Amino acid sequence: MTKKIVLLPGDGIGREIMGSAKAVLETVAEKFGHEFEFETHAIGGDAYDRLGEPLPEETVQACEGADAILLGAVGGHKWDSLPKHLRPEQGLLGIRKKLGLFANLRPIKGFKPLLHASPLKEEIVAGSDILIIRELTGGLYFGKPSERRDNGNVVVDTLYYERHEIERIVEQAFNSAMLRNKHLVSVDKANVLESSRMWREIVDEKSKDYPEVTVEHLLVDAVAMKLITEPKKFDCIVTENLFGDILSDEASVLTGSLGMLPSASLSDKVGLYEPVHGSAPDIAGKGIANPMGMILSAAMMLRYSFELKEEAEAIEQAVNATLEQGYHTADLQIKDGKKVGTEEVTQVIIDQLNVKITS
Ligand SMILES: NC(=O)C1=CN([C@@H]2O[C@H](COP(=O)(O)OP(=O)(O)OC[C@H]3O[C@@H](n4cnc5c(N)ncnc54)[C@H](O)[C@@H]3O)[C@@H](O)[C@H]2O)C=CC1
Ligand SMILES: CC(C)CC(=O)C(=O)O
Ligand SMILES: [Mg+2]
Repeated sequence: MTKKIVLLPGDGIGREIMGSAKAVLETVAEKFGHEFEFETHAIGGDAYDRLGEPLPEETVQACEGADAILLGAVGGHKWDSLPKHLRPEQGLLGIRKKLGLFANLRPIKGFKPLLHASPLKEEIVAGSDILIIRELTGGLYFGKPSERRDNGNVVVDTLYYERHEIERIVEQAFNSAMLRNKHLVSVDKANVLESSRMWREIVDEKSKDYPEVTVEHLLVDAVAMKLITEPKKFDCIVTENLFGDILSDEASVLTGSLGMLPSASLSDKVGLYEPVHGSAPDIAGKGIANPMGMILSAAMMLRYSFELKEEAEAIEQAVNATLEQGYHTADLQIKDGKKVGTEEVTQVIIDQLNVKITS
């Protein structure tokens, strides 16, 4: 059956790397005999420029009718002084909320050829394999009020969670832990925040339903340190929206580049897949963005939304083989590597995919 995939390239390098993911998926479709129908829609600054708002209704409707969604990235200096509701980032937050994408899964697993590409010592990085389960539709990014008062001299942002929102993400995290090494670290700031104390309570309650999973509560500041000093101690990490956002960018250092990390944002009905990084205005338009996080997000889409495990693995192996041959973009520091641009590295991945499938 034809799968309808909505593409939301967005801004900056999002537009450059979306073409890579689409080309890889077209290769998979051809080689494995699937039918993917692609439909491109506007989001972020691009949508504001063309349609006057960062999340047009037609984009929401297309996403609601999709089997899965791929998103590049949003944002850029051009739109930084717009009023809050028109900023590109509101398009992304808006689609997450509208589709109920509460569970953001961010796997951080280094590819072997990149062990020495991390600024961390190889013996620290080797063997690390972490899944961050980030709450995505609540917390500080959505709480109201969020505004300036008293002529701009007072400001408030609100960290708001309802019990059911924490329960469902914690449950998702325990289920993920059951499929992995059954160790769950819940990250909070319970020494200061009331929301974190409720979060801990809920984790402890839920843990009774998962006796095989060992649970540890750690404070976010300590986790920021341990992630890069003892990454192998982590299996699954569950945390609220803001902490998960920050910790996952930090953890990307283990893999050699932020450009390597994929993610899946899931609701009960649909999945949106996007790299962890943003629109990278500093390199946008230069043709040097790393497309691997985007391509690996497409692999996550095949695995989670379409249950195409073999196809997802074929993409992951093609990325690994590309790196093994030394091909990489400028963000990765590979000894004696072959530094190429976005299009060239995408072509090598496609070539590897063809070799893998026909051999
Ligand atoms: N999911 C999304 O759409 C996100 C959007 N943003 C937005 O992106 C814009 C830029 O934010 P930044 O703080 O600069 O974060 P960023 O993630 O765009 O970039 C951080 C650094 O990593 C590099 N980088 C990121 N992805 C890369 C890739 N695929 N290949 C090579 N290098 C890569 C960039 O060149 C930059 O030096 C802002 O407007 C921000 O709001 C930020 C994070 C997530
Ligand atoms: C751009 C923000 C809305 C979010 C972000 O940085 C992220 O989801 O990683
Ligand atoms: Mg982020």
